[in-house]
Amino acid sequence: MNSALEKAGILVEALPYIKKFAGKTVVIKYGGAAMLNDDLKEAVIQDIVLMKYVGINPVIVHGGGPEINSLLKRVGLESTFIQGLRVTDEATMELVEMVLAGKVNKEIVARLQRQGGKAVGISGKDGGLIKAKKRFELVKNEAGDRIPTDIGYVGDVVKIQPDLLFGLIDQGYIPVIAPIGAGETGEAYNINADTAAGEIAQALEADKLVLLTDVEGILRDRNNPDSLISSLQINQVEPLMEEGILSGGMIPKVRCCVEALQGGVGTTHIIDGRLPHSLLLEVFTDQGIGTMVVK
Ligand SMILES: Nc1ncnc2c1ncn2[C@@H]1O[C@H](COP(=O)(O)OP(=O)(O)O)[C@@H](O)[C@H]1O
Ligand SMILES: CC(=O)N[C@@H](CCC(=O)OP(=O)(O)O)C(=O)O
Repeated sequence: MNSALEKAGILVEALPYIKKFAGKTVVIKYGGAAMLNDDLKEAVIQDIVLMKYVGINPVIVHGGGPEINSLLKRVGLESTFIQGLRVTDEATMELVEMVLAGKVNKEIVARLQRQGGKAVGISGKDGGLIKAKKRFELVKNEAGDRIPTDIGYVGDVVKIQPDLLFGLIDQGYIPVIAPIGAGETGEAYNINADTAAGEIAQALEADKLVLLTDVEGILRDRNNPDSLISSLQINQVEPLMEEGILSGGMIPKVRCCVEALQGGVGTTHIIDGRLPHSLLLEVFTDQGIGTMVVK
């Protein structure tokens, strides 16, 4: 086929998806792993701006784990992770907030603006968006019992107050949210960005939640990209966790998809943020990519 026709074919293929999602909300979790280099960052930003221009309402919740790690290293601190969550003492919390609500948030906003999007960067502490409380992670001991374990200033979401987001969306802005929650007395909590994205997707009654990461999707064998599970049902999640197939950072991701689906979000996807324009491929093409977690 001649290449002009091929290009036209690709554009036409997007039409049903543009119609389907016009006016709908898509929450995108943009993680540290998909922020590896400038070209990739620009590709993600272009996809989001394009979505906005065709009438979709993208909402970005971002992570920044690698950036936090590098600042901690520079100041001589190190983190440990329990089930994918950073153990966050007071000094670490201060730096987490600086990196997420400061550097990373403002960089994403600047990139969106540069590509012609209207963006506003906020933290979950702004406008009472994310109310949080201290999380005790359930960790299995040798006897196999799950024991609540103190992991510092890591937060559970108590409530999302989405009014501010609705206001921004109504005014044509793309909200860019750092996953920091505020406790009862205004203290900051570090919330896993996947978890925050899932909760925000529920509060907005989003049609789609897309988690960008640094693998093809959920793999049955982590060393084999061909073992991608392209569709996963909620009831298959626990067995995969028991078998140890899901581990580390993938656990909060999958949990967040399950909760989002149970909370009314239309579809949830874990896709490869290393693949340029993976977001466009997921939203606007017939085949989709990555792993779709469904009810
Ligand atoms: N079954 C699995 N399939 C794919 N990746 C998995 C699986 N289990 C654990 N992982 C790990 O989860 C990681 C993604 O989580 P994380 O590092 O938190 O990503 P991000 O920074 O994008 O949020 C992968 O890089 C991989 O190491
Ligand atoms: C509690 C917890 O682990 N919070 C995360 C928040 C950032 C995040 O989730 O970033 P990625 O999506 O890039 O991994 C952290 O401190 O790394």
